Amino acid sequence: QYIDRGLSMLWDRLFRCGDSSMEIQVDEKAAGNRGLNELYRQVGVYVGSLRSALNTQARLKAYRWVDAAAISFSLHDNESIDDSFDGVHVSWTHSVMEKENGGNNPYCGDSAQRSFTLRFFKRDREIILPAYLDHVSKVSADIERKSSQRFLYTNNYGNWEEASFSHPSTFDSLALDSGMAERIKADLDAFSNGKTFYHRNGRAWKRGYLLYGPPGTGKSSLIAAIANYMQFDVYDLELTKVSDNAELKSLLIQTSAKSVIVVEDIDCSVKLSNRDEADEDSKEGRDSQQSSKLTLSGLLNFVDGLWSCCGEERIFIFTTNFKERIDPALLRPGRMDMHILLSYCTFHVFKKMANNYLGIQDHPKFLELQETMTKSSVQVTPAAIAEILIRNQDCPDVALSEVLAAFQTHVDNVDDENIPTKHVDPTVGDETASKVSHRKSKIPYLGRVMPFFCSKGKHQD
Ligand SMILES: Nc1ncnc2c1ncn2[C@@H]1O[C@H](COP(=O)(O)OP(=O)(O)OP(=O)(O)O)[C@@H](O)[C@H]1O
Ligand SMILES: [Mg+2]
Repeated sequence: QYIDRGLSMLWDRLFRCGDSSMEIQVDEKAAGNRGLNELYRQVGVYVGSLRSALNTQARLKAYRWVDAAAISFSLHDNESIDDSFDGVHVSWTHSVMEKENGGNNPYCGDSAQRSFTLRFFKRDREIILPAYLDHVSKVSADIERKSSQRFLYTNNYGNWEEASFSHPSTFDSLALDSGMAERIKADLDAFSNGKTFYHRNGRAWKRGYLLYGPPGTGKSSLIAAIANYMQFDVYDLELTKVSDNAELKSLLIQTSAKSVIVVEDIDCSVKLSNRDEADEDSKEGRDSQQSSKLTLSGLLNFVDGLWSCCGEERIFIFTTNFKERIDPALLRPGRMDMHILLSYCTFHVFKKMANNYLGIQDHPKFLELQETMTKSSVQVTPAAIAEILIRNQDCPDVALSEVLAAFQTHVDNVDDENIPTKHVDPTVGDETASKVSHRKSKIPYLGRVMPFFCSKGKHQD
């Protein structure tokens, strides 16, 4: 204790230049037998994560928890470490003192009294309290979330069933059109840092993405990449298992903050009567029947109603193979803020896949492949390309020949009217631009097995 005080005075002399310092003590155990102090634990995590810890003279302790990818550090007993926040200098000391009589008492349990002491200049107290302490809590919560197990939930009779979520898809493993990954990541970053902005503007802190495009173009993989990027849990909502609007609301209330709520194949999940039909029904006195069903109004409220903001920082993602089949009310900004087209394989996408799967950045066959892909009347999904590349991963020459052959099937039948056009989605400007327009397959639900290759001429909208 005396050493601690002495250090504190020395610290004052060195840095204070006449200004007096303040101390805040964060004890491990809250006063009055209230149990463990959450802030103490958070400070421990925060202090262990400080970059300055690696350059400091202070002694650290190192841990690797079971299944954890990274090593974590903590400050050794009675050591100090400096930090700065918003231009303000602070220091933390971890004090561990043996309790009097505690050490000899076998019934006393833990004999040490632990605390962190925060020191700063009095003149900086407006910045430290509470902004810096809030910052400490937030950073430590983020660190714990990133290092902890994440979950994938699916609904079953009104409850969420959980499984561990460990999908390996990331923005690096995905092959997307030029600039698309950067635009999506920038949007996610802005969302993640936008708490004050959303609240100041009276908006619920949530964001909606519509992913649309043919089967096998990476929609589900992109959902996993988004969840991994944000370190969020995923709630996979199966609408066919939701019996009515009340159940939908109850499921929504059970979801946690910092999560992605997904509805896949929204166009074919259930037949949702639209709002006009619902109004007609209520005029005709069929209210009770209506309230016992899942309706479009129910879904609209789920995404953007009063209850949709009951948990903060949430991302809604809907996917579809047929955007035009979705009610425009569901697609408006505020519900689906960004519409992202995932389409057939372009040369840019192919190059990324060749790099990921075969480890090649260039190859003599690339020029021919680029020309063929541009001129070809055949559209090939990234899933089909992935399958060829995986099958021939040890033999790049064969892989590239097979990819070439896949695009060459109808190359002679190019009809000028069917040359791919640039797709621009008005809701997001150039956001979803793709060199190939999304052409609807006429046999959509054989998608997973069959239309890996489809002729541009044969599958016009
Ligand atoms: N853009 C892509 N980049 C890398 N791999 C991809 C891409 N698109 C598809 N794949 C691969 O193809 C497989 C199928 O992709 P995914 O399930 O994401 O497609 P989808 O668009 O969700 O299809 P569906 O509409 O049938 O659900 C995955 O294993 C994935 O690895
Ligand atoms: Mg999918």
